[in-house]
Amino acid sequence: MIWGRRALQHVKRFKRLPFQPEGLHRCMSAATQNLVVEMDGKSGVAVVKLNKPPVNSFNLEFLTEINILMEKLENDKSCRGLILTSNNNKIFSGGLDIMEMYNPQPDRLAEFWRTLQGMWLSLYGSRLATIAAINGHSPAGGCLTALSCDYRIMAPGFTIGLNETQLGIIPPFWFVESMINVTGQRQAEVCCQKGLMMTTEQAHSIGLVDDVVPGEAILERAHNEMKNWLKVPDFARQLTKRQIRKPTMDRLIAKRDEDIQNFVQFITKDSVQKAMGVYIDQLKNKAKK
Ligand SMILES: CCCCC/C=C/CCCC/C=C/C(=O)SCCNC(=O)CCNC(=O)[C@H](O)C(C)(C)COP(=O)(O)OP(=O)(O)OC[C@H]1O[C@@H](n2cnc3c(N)ncnc32)[C@H](O)[C@@H]1OP(=O)(O)O
Repeated sequence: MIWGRRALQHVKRFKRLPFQPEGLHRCMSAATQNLVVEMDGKSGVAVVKLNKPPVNSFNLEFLTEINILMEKLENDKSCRGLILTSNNNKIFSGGLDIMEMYNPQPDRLAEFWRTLQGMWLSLYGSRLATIAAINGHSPAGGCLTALSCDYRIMAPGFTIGLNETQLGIIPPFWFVESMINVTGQRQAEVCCQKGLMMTTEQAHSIGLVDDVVPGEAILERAHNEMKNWLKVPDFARQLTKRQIRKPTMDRLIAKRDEDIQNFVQFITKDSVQKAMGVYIDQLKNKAKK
């Protein structure tokens, strides 16, 4: 993983925090600044709850925190599975922090995007069995995070989708490929071009979500499903996953710098900044009502 200077500063700070999953046994919980982690040493399953109010939006620091945790879990031989959910029972994740993209400093903007790429690469390519327990709304970057897992369970009454085009932005190719790989080409064409935010039931009907379970039962269902995934020998499951996901990951690895340049160039355009300003005003005004 390639880290920027600012992210490395954050890593040093984070390393002093108490969470150390290696060698943990039985149930242990730990919290970093924006993540609640419950590690069951017996089953080897870590439950990670996104816990960054108000909407679990991903800024540079939060993404860095997630990347560090992923690295720790990957290196912890006792950990076999990861259930990703939210500590907020209404919002899984509001996606990327829009404030990172408004009036940005180009260096930080580039670092932000590289760190997001890093998060996607580590979650999409994780050796762990990964289940998203989507217990709230999940637009854009929230949807990408869920798409990066092996299995998705969603509570009814919420919405999910790659809605970038609705905001006048273009979902990068690795967002779109993540959707294609889950729903198939035709469904991905429709929902990515139209920027559809789908209800839980609509997402289930196109295969974006594998299972629909009431919010209060979602974690229990995720643990039961995890047992099925962990019945398969890890090595066989991991290599099969790698075989299937490697071409998509390799495309981003080969174009990582180009993808960052495209992103920075696009976001810093006057027209995009203007549209972003209008969108932020709408969000803030809606929140005030
Ligand atoms: C070929 C060239 C390619 C170039 C590449 C270019 C590409 C760019 C790609 C970029 C990809 C972008 C991905 C993204 O993820 S963009 C973010 C998209 N997310 C959204 O649009 C979500 C917006 N938020 C909502 O829809 C709702 O807030 C909600 C998440 C459904 C929650 O609703 P509710 O519970 O009613 O809460 P509020 O709306 O009242 O919001 C509470 C406060 O949170 C702030 N907020 C909400 N979302 C975000 C966000 N994403 N980032 C930062 N802040 C957010 C909101 O403003 C409220 O703040 P306030 O209390 O201070 O007013």
